[in-house]
Amino acid sequence: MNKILAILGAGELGQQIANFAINDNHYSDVYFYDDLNDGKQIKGNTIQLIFDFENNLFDEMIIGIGYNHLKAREEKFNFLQKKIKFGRIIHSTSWVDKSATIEEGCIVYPKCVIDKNVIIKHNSILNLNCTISHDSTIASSCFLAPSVSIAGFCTIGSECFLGIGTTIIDNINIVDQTAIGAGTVVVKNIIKKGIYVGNPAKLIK
Ligand SMILES: CC(=O)SCCNC(=O)CCNC(=O)[C@H](O)C(C)(C)COP(=O)(O)OP(=O)(O)OC[C@H]1O[C@@H](n2cnc3c(N)ncnc32)[C@H](O)[C@@H]1OP(=O)(O)O
Repeated sequence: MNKILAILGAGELGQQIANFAINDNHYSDVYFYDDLNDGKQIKGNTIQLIFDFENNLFDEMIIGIGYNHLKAREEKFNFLQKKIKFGRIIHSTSWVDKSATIEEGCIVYPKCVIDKNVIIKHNSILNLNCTISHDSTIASSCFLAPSVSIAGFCTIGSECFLGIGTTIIDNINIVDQTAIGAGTVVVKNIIKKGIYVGNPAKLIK
């Protein structure tokens, strides 16, 4: 694979994405860009990123902004999507049904299972070992921590964070910009955005 990936965000998440990009053979090289840091390995900020793409220095980009800043993750995507080609990394150990759709800018970590008719909208991240069952949709710029399990016919709104081990039963809808704590079990629709924890899930903030 002779393609170069640019990652916007050189922090821990960006480093993880770079690791999969290279070691799972999706790209031959990675360049980092960051608006907040200017360390040695960083080529520049968002303006430089656009300039370098226009000058063919790299092929595709992915955003390395993590779960504490999902709104910023979505805003950056919307700003850049018409200017730069976005890539997509699905780790080779994950299984994706042929009928599933995974849009641009998404990262699917190792050992995920994505079943029939699932839609993962742009710019979302599925960490290790997530299971998304048939006919469920994850909207844009979501972050699923390791081992999230979502049953069939669920819809997760945009910019949601689902903590490690979240379990969501079938036919559940979750409103945009909701955070779900580690180990939470969601058994009813969530219609008010906020932070939910426990079994069954309850609003805490
Ligand atoms: C690869 C990776 O590492 S990806 C990242 C993986 N990390 C995670 O999944 C972490 C998910 N985060 C959490 O679960 C956090 O506790 C959050 C986001 C739900 C809440 O964090 P905060 O807003 O800081 O809440 P805070 O710690 O003040 O807790 C508030 C109350 O909720 C309780 N609480 C917090 N999280 C949980 C939880 N997951 N389950 C049950 N109760 C919880 C606390 O005990 C506390 O209760 P109290 O008021 O009776 O003392």
